Amino acid sequence: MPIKSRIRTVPDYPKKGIMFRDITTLIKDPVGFRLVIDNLTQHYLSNGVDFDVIVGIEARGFILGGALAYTLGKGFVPVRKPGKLPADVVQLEYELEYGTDKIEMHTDSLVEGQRVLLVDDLLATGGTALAAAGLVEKLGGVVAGMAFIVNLPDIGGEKKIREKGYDIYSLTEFEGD
Ligand SMILES: O=P(O)(O)OC[C@H]1O[C@H](OP(=O)(O)OP(=O)(O)O)[C@H](O)[C@@H]1O
Ligand SMILES: Nc1ncnc2[nH]cnc12
Repeated sequence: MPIKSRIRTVPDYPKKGIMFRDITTLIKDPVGFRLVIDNLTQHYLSNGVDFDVIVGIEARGFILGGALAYTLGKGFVPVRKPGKLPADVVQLEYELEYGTDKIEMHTDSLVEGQRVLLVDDLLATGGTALAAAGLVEKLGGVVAGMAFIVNLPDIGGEKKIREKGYDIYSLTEFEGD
């Protein structure tokens, strides 16, 4: 498990009862970071999911999304926390595993019909990914797929996202541990 074994678990962060899956220990290791980007690159070169642009979710989705956009020869569009993007934005509020949050995209960041691969480090409730998909669709984009390093299936995000018909790919799971 060269990817999973490099991910650190921090109990009770940011709140009591949360087992925080910390990918910083994976990506600080050059072998780990390369494994992640090579695996995602190979998957999207060969799986038939066709897309034009990568949309990465702040903050850890930027690290993966940026590298993957480079290896796949795509552009990169950020989804950011409120107040960070300088031009006109669209915003959505959503529920997290441990609270609520808001995200924004520039209104001119996509063109009508553009196909998007959403990228983030981790899928828990699916609230963030579904909010990002909502923003992409508000802007006329089409969500072709969603990519994560970590899936936490016990929390239910994967099921919710699959029920809505989106394609998901993740590199590892933490289940009942
Ligand atoms: O599936 P969900 O329940 O929505 O949870 C997943 C989100 O939670 C984490 O981000 P966090 O809110 O910790 O923000 P950060 O990346 O800016 O640290 C993670 O990076 C995802 O974006
Ligand atoms: N358990 C968890 N670990 C890391 N990031 C998260 N985002 C939501 N839940 C998380």
